[in-house]
Amino acid sequence: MAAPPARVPPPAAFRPHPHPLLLLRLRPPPARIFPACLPPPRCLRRLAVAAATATAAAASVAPDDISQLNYRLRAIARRRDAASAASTSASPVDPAQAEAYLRMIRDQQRLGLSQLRGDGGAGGEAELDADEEGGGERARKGMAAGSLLGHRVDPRELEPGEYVVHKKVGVGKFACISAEDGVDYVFIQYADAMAKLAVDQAARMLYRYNLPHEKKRPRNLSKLSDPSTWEKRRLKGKLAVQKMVVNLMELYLQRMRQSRPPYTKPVALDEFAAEFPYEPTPDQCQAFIDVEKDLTERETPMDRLICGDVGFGKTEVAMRAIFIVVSAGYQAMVLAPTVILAKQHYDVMTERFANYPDIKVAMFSGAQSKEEKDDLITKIKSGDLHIIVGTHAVLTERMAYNNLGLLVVDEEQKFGVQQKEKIASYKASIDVLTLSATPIPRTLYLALTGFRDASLMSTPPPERVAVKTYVSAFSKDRALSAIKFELQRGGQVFYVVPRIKAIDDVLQFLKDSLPDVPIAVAHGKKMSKNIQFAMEKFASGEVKILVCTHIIESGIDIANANTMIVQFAELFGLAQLYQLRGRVGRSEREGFAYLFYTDKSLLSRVATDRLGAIEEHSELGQGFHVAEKDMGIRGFGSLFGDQQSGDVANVGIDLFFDMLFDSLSKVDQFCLVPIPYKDVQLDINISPHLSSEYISYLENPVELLNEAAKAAEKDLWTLIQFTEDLRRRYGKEPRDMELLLKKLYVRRMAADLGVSRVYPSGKTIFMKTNMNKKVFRLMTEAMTSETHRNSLSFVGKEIKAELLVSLPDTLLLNWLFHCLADCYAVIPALVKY
Ligand SMILES: Nc1ncnc2c1ncn2[C@@H]1O[C@H](COP(=O)(O)OP(=O)(O)OP(=O)(O)O)[C@@H](O)[C@H]1O
Repeated sequence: MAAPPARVPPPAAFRPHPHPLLLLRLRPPPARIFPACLPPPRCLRRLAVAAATATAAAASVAPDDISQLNYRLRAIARRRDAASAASTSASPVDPAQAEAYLRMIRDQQRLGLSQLRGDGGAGGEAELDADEEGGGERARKGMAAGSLLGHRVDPRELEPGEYVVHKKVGVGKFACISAEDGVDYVFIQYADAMAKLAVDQAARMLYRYNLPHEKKRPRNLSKLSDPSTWEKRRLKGKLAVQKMVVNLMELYLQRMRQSRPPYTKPVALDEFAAEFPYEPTPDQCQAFIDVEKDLTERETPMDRLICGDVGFGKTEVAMRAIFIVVSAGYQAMVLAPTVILAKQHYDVMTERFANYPDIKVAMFSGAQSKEEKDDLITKIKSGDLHIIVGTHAVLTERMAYNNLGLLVVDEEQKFGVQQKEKIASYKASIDVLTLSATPIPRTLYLALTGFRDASLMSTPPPERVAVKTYVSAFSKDRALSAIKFELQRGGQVFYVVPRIKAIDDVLQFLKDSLPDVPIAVAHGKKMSKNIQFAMEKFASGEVKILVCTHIIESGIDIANANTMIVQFAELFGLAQLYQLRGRVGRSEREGFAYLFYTDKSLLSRVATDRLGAIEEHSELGQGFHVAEKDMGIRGFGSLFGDQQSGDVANVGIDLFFDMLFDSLSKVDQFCLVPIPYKDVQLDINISPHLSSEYISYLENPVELLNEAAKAAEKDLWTLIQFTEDLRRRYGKEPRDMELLLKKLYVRRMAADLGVSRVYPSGKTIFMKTNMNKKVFRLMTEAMTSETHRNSLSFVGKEIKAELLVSLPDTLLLNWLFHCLADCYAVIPALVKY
């Protein structure tokens, strides 16, 4: 907008008032045309009076709708940018960028899928289709239920009493399979009747009804006579999945918009690599390549997940990344969830970088004194320290880096919400490498390859021997003989219990039985200094038995400790047991894990299954199968951020995963193709006439109106900018001008929502659109105004809005403005591109 030339100051009434956003932030928008700080000009006061005396419906419409919408959209853009750690840009996704991104996703997915099928071919989308149609397709192609790509269950594997989900009917209990006239039928008990299904049909429709976290919840059986209740539940689950996929893509895309110059490959990298004392595993090699490419070839900051089974050597991958970044003169921060782990990383890194005296490693944790910390902060700030290893204490506001380039996060899921937010905020500007020992199910990983940069490490180092796992009822004799065996071969023992209060008894029992053996204790309630002290003594070999809680679950790497006793093993989760067991057998020496439960007769079915699973999966690299078994819910959480247990519980994990794969394969259906602004036909008869007073007050009214039209034609952000500038210069516009602006907004939003024609007919407003039903459902589900949501339906190629009464044109325009604003605001940027 052209700046008005210098002239006599306008009458006070027209003087620009503070920025509308500022006003909104200070208090809720006033239900009047003018902000309280300014009296309306006399000429406009009449309009205000007219507005105030308008119909009740009109009065209920806040006059400053436009600022509210502008504010809402800007806030959404800011939140999105913060979440995706993007810059301050509020601009929507660029269509060309989005298209390129979608193409990339499709290609990567196709690759992942063909890998999954092991056929090396392309075109896997039909197989991914887990919806009704896709299910039939897959069955025809002979893919077994419960095969790699699906989570359906073969009814013959079910046991009587098991909860199952039938896609169309809901939750029931499997009763039996019985033959009638030579045909096998599956019988499922529902709340009101017994259902009978041919086995083949059941194989296409049935899932186990597993819940996240193995939590016990009342499982209400569905009613055969009332399919609508289940349908609603299923739809809710499906929408949750779709929202998740869209949000995930959007985050990814936003991140791809960041850029930084690629790092130069350090000349000494090969030398550094050659100093690694082992032969890297094939997966390690691939991860090195992935990370090196991210850093030295890409222009977007790295955000890679290194997902590896316990003890498979993720740390070395991180150290190579650190080497590249630090060699370029940047600093690296390594974040570990516990002091013990931070200390271990510190020791490993100090040793690994020992040949490079210019690279200085430091440890920073809450256990240090204030003086120590202050001193470290000064050195970090001045750039004297290069690798800073620490716990969440490193995230303190006081921390200031000289030139931070890389963040390595170990076990991100173990950090709290606020810390995770802080970590996310780093992603704006620096490269991030996340290490996770929680394996995600392979299927999920591959299906997600297009969405998240991840390197999977599923090959064990060559000398590794599987940990021998024994599950039995607790016996002091068995525990003692296992401990003695380990001590006799010069090794050390972890003795793990689930609760701190059990530690004293164990300690007493061990001291009584092995009076000369040095024992230490580590648990989360101990001061971190004491834990560190105990761990150091254990790591150095001075202490032979460490009695502890699951605090040692992640990352601890003590080559000489190769026997683990877990008492009250029934109280640990499957993934937790897997992680714990991973603490032993981490060198070439054989490891032993004794999982003792208290009393078999008291074991729940779930606990029995869990212990059975851990015993069964004791081969090396079984983490991925365990994760499948555990439904990888924790790994799933680490991929998607906060867990959606509620949504998952609606339909059970297995069906949720199938819906997820389905959604992933159809990402490009979540797009809304905007139509050209000029093609939007708005059949509402409003042509506001601006008052001569307002026109004469405006500097160059014709040009201004043209600018308004052009801004609307360009995009919504330009229109927002235009209105804000207008108000900044001339104050809040009178009602007629507001109507004119609203008309522009309505047309602009309609164009963005793919609406080509808006026409009222009696109490109904029809909006002809190219939007598909999926996007419509996603949108209406997210709408904040229940009134608008309930009035909308999708019929054929039209969105229909049913009003209670037929409205005059001005009110109709207001209604449309509000409704489209709500629609527009809730649709994620990627869908809108
Ligand atoms: N290729 C290899 N061959 C032999 N040993 C290796 C190899 N790579 C790493 N190691 C050793 O294996 C042990 C475990 O490695 P590391 O601590 O990196 O595992 P991790 O993947 O981080 O495990 P966790 O998830 O349990 O923390 C270390 O002692 C490491 O030196």
